Amino acid sequence: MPMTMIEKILARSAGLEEVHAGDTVVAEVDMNVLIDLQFPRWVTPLRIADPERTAIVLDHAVPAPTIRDAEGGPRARRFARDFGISRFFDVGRHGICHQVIAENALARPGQVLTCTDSHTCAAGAYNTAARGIGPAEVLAVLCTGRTWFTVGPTIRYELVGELPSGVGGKDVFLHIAGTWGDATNHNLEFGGDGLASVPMNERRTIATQAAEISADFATFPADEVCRRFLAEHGADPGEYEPADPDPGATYAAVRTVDLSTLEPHVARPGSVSGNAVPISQIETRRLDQCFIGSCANGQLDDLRVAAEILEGRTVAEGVRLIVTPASQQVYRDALRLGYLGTLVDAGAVVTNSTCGACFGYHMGLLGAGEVCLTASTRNFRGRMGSPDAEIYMGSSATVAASAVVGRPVDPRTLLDREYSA
Ligand SMILES: CC(C)[C@H](C(=O)O)[C@@H](O)C(=O)O
Ligand code: SF4
Repeated sequence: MPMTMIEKILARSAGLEEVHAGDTVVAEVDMNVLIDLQFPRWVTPLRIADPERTAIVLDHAVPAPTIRDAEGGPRARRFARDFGISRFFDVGRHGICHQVIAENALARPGQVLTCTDSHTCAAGAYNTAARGIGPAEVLAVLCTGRTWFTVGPTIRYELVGELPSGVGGKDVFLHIAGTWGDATNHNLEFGGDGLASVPMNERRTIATQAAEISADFATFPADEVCRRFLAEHGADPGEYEPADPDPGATYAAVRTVDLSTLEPHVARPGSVSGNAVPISQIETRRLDQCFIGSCANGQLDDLRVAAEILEGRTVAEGVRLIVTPASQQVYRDALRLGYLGTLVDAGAVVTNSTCGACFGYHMGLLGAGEVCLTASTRNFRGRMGSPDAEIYMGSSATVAASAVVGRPVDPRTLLDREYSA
């Protein structure tokens, strides 16, 4: 029977001819990623299956904002040393794990990647079966090199048309979430002629955000754009085997997204599912904080578009614009390219690369009654600080433009001086 993209990857990793929705499979894991938050409560195993298939990334709480976090660092360092784990991304070499995975081509087409973090589905942008699993299960993968998955039904998104300027992956995702709502325990498969106009950073934003509609895996094909990205990041085509869906595979639904008609989208506070609308329909709100960062939208292109918008402009009075590069590498590149200078000159606060404000842990929490527009991943109540703050979500372009105006605006009004709303 024909298989979807994810069914094919899981069949191969489980050593089976065929895998279909409803099956439970035991898969070989090609890369297992550990993050800093695990280490303060860490149980050290006696042996691990393969240090070469293990990576450790310090990301959520770096440099340590609390004593408890500070205790995790030495444990992680000892663990990496004792077990000979060379892929150890310590403070200074660090970044948000999903960004580090991308920069180091740790996720490859046709392979399986696990990590405790719920946004591990981000690596689906590279045709990888990538999923967040619990810390106990990550420990099991560490010891055995395997894990199990129950295969969900697949929803296919057929992308047609070209992505217009000023509209990005966040807008595609918010359109999907706003139109169709949750995809609980379903796998998302992206394809179609329109995909060629969607660059890798935007694909990763879409794959990352799949967690927000409760999807399991979200995978893209390893097309020319993807293979070029991987080669630039050190993965030769001979080292992986891409998985394409079979013609006639069974889908729970096939949904068409016409990229050419999309406008920037914003999700209202509380959730993204059924709660995101084109920006022209969003109410005017005075903003207290604007945030550009996270594994979804703290990439170099996010900082580039923000700098493009903020060049020669200033952040509105009373608004805090916080920008957090997703990794040290993004930080260095943005510094070299002059983006950080432009952002700081405009009045933004550029922080160290970390998860930070995205999960309301450090580097810019919200107070009661405040209104935030964020380009990060989640907007549920209490996510970024006080449960009495309200969080809107949009693209980095939307956030940067809105920081200048002080309320949510269509970024095309500032990006393109010809454009009028
Ligand atoms: C704290 C952490 C493990 C969590 C996750 O799993 O996603 C975080 O990254 C988040 O985005 O809420
Ligand atoms: S940036 Fe935010 S969503 Fe991404 S891993 Fe960190 S806390 Fe989670």
